[in-house]
Amino acid sequence: MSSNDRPAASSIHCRNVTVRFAPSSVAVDRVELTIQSGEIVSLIGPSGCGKTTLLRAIAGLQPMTEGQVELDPVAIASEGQIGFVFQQPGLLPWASTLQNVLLPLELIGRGTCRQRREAAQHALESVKLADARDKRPHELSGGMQMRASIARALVTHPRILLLDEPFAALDDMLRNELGRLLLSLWQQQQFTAVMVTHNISESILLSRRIAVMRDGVLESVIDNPIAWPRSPSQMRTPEFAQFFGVVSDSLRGPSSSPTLRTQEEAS
Ligand SMILES: Nc1ncnc2c1ncn2[C@@H]1O[C@H](COP(=O)(O)OP(=O)(O)OP(=O)(O)O)[C@@H](O)[C@H]1O
Repeated sequence: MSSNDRPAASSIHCRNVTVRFAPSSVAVDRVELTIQSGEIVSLIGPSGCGKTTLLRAIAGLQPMTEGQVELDPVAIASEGQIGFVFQQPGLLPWASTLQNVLLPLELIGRGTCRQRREAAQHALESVKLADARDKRPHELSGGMQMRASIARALVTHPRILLLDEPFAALDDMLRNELGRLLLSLWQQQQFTAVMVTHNISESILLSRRIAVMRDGVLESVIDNPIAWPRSPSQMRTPEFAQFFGVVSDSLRGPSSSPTLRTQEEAS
């Protein structure tokens, strides 16, 4: 797909999203959140607070007890417009890197065989894996497997990219490298992204806003003041350290961060 016919990004509107797995336990509690077109938003919060469940609800993978997720334009819920990157790369072990990346295009039957191979080859080049196209997953390092997983998610040029702790299993150096890669792919493709992470630095480096969840509730949405374009070198600046403190306080609870205002309070 050329840059001219590449679809624009899409906005996401969570309205009163509620997910109960049992009558007495609510995993996601009446979440109201709008993610603007082309925006990257991180979801952070303590383990079990409902981040993955909310992300899966946005993806249409998790039925909701109440509420709805509206995508604008609506039609993007159609195949190929939402990419998902999981914590585990989940590559097919018997298939080559190229075949793994080709898979989404084959599943939705987009283009001719030759066009699909060109698109997959291009996706591999964009994550710097062109030389590994014929290797099987077990021949790739953890970072290479995750890059292949990102290429597979982006090969269809989705308008929305959802990421569930994509770099959690990687060391800090690889995290930074893949963070830089994700930012560069976002600059090229301008998708809307929602990323679940436990890593505060990663959430600050990659996102424009940080949504803090606790016990299923969306407690606050914090505007990220760090300037764009982003690069891992910013992690060493006083501004970054200061904002890191703000996000840490918000994770500890509302009483420890009296100056924080939610998105809704600010508007
Ligand atoms: N399929 C399920 N059936 C029953 N309960 C579930 C299911 N999936 C999640 N839960 C529960 O819902 C709550 C939220 O889980 P979720 O995985 O969304 O949290 P999380 O914030 O992503 O956690 P973590 O950071 O540890 O991955 C938890 O109490 C969890 O036990």
